[in-house]
Amino acid sequence: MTDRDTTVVAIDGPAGSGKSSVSKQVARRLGYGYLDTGAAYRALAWHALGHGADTSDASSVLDATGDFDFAISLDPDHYWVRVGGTDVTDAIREPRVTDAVSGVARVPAVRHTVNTLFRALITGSGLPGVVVEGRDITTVVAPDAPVRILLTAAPAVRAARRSAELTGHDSVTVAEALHRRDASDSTVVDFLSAAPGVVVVDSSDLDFEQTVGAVLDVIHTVVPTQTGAHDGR
Ligand SMILES: Nc1ncnc2c1ncn2[C@@H]1O[C@H](COP(=O)(O)OP(=O)(O)OP(=O)(O)O)[C@@H](O)[C@H]1O
Ligand SMILES: Nc1ccn([C@@H]2O[C@H](COP(=O)(O)O)[C@@H](O)[C@H]2O)c(=O)n1
Repeated sequence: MTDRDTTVVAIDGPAGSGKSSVSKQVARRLGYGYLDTGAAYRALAWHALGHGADTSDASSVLDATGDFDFAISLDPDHYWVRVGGTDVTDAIREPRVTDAVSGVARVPAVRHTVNTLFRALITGSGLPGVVVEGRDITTVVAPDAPVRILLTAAPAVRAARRSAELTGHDSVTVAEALHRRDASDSTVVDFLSAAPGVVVVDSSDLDFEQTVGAVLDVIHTVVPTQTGAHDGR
């Protein structure tokens, strides 16, 4: 499923667990690429909303996938997401997209299409490794990855982190939206418990740098120091 020459570090976890920020930093330290799979679902939600689709309706979502032209950077220092040439890097983080994304992600044909795309991006990357983060990377996208991690944090900790990011938004509303999205997403894929062989990293009591270090420690138990790596520790 994945390229023999590209080491895949698979990281799953719930919203606000630190997947994106930690994975990006780990990728930098290792000289690896970084693949944000949630961005593909978000970009499709953005695209579907732009087409006036009802994102709670599978056939409406599927109608909007026809001309979905998605591109993403794997460079952790130069991250961007594009749809049909339009830069949507910031737009896909808007609350209206976040609220719609679970509806898009629950459509099996959508998941099949984006998973095929993710594997092609990894295989074609030409990179020594790619840190791939999402909800079903350890179980569906790259179940054969040499490093598979479930990054967790207590619900209240995740809500507080997300709330700190979204200044100007009511913290109770932010927490409710985060937990609602997890509840919806977890009916489609299980990212709340670790599949066999998946290592749990609980960041509840760790700061950002400690979490990056904990993930790198897991990677180093499996993948010896890579040529060209610069993990800076
Ligand atoms: N261990 C940590 N300690 C403190 N803050 C952290 C830690 N890990 C991540 N953060 C911060 O928490 C916030 C949420 O992290 P991030 O966006 O990476 O989570 P995520 O799991 O990718 O969320 P989502 O799935 O919703 O995109 C960010 O502001 C990030 O800097
Ligand atoms: N492997 C994945 C990744 C993401 N999703 C869906 O996309 C949404 C956005 O993901 P973020 O990581 O950017 O928060 C997420 O809520 C899921 O609906 C997915 O299904 N599988």
